[in-house]
Amino acid sequence: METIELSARNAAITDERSAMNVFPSPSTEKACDGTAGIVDGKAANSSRSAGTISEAAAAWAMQMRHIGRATLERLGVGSGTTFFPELERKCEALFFRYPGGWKARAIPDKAFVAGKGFKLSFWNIDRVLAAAPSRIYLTEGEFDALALVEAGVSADAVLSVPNGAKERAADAPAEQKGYEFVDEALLAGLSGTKQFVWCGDGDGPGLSLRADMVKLLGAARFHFVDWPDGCKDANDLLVTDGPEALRALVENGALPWPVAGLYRMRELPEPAPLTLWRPGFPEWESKVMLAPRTLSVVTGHPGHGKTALWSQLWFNVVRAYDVGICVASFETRPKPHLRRQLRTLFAGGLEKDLTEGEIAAADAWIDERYLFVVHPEQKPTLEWFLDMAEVAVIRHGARIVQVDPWNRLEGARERNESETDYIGRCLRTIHAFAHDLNCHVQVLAHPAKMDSARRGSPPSLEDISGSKHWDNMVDQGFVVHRPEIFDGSNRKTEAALYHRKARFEELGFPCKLNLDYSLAKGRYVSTDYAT
Ligand SMILES: Nc1ncnc2c1ncn2[C@@H]1O[C@H](COP(=O)(O)OP(=O)(O)OP(=O)(O)O)[C@@H](O)[C@H]1O
Repeated sequence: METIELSARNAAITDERSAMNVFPSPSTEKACDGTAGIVDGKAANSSRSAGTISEAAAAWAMQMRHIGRATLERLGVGSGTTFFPELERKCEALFFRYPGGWKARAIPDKAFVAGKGFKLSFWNIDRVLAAAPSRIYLTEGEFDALALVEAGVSADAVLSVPNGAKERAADAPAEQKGYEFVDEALLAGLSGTKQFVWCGDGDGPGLSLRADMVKLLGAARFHFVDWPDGCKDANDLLVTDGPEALRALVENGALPWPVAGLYRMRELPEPAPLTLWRPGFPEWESKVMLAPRTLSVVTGHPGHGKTALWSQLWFNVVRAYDVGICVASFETRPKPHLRRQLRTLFAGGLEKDLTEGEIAAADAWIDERYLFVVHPEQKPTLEWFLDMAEVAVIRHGARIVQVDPWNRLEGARERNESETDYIGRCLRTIHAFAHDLNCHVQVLAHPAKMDSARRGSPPSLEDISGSKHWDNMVDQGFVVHRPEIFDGSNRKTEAALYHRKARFEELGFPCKLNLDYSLAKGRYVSTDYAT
């Protein structure tokens, strides 16, 4: 493909007097099919009648490009002589009409020059805009557009960019790339086109130009042609394989521009099956399952056992599946409280009743599997916490990450960001973290203050302080609730785990699971089934 410099600044511009015979003027538009005309209406010193393509020029086009006189005339191509600065002489040329001017290609030597008034625009744009076809074929040069017409594509449906493909900085803005002509054409009516078929070259500059055109014309309507091996462009295919092959390829073989992010079912990669963890209560069957790559939230009134119950459930998972866990427990201290609970769970007896050996074995087991996140100044931010969690996951293989409670993370709202939006943004980040790092992230969050009528009732996920996103952006939602905390001077130990939301059926389904906290055993037991 010819690559030339023809921007307004650096074009080799020649005065119209040097053109010998050229195109129809706008007033002779009807004669466009075959009648050469005059640049800027001034008489050129050659014939203005049909057939002003010289025998030599027509012979060259046929022999070298397999493009016949009729096609040249159909597209208003003329011939004549003009001065080519690049060749330092006047020579025979084919002239392509552009709005406001012309561009000439020397023959047989290759050189280009543009006439005074030449303005970058698609070649053949006036005809295409007038016809407004639903499908337009775009090429990198006039000869490729001519090749398409020679192959049988409508002359009303071909456009060529004016100056070929050249290396352009990929990140340069459109105005520096000289693409204003594309915007102008879109505004003038090209934007109504249903489909663009890009028939440019497969070389580096051609592919860059194609990528730019995708952006300018829109991926949704963009199709492209992949040339067969050994063939570089439309004119080349016309010469090597003939008009039928060229027409068949561009009309039936154009491929839709691939759009990252939109797929057919069969194109989607098969995901790895969800790893599922049972939380350690066989009587729950599959009502509650936990999984890496998911985000859960737990809420409940203060003191109702969120931390205590979930420490036990995660302990069960850690022990059964031998996975690591990273716990950011900002209110229940790792030492002595969580350690007491974990020692009790591991050894199967209250901490106070354990032997030194049992305690040592429990501590060794805990050390192997648990990591605790403690901020040196008690001012953890989400970003900092996720940094710690990432190390826990990547370096130490943790598969579970727990934040307890959410409101102890320092807020980092942006200016004008509402709390709802902020929490939504945080949850998106956390969800991506869980997904990308193949771990389960769980957030324990307090409910907002509830009105007196509902105060004794279990909260819903929507009651969680700050944002409706606690309900809609998590994969699983739980509530831990105790119907009564005490009865007179007696401590009440009944509790319930509400599985409020499970995004995937593999994770179980919404249900209520009844429990009792055994003070004698230091653990929750299920009360749903008589044992
Ligand atoms: N069902 C229960 N029966 C008796 N005591 C319980 C029960 N559940 C939790 N507790 C005890 O209540 C105290 C508070 O429990 P925990 O810290 O787990 O509650 P929480 O919901 O996480 O509270 P907060 O929202 O204040 O963090 C702990 O001492 C715990 O052992």
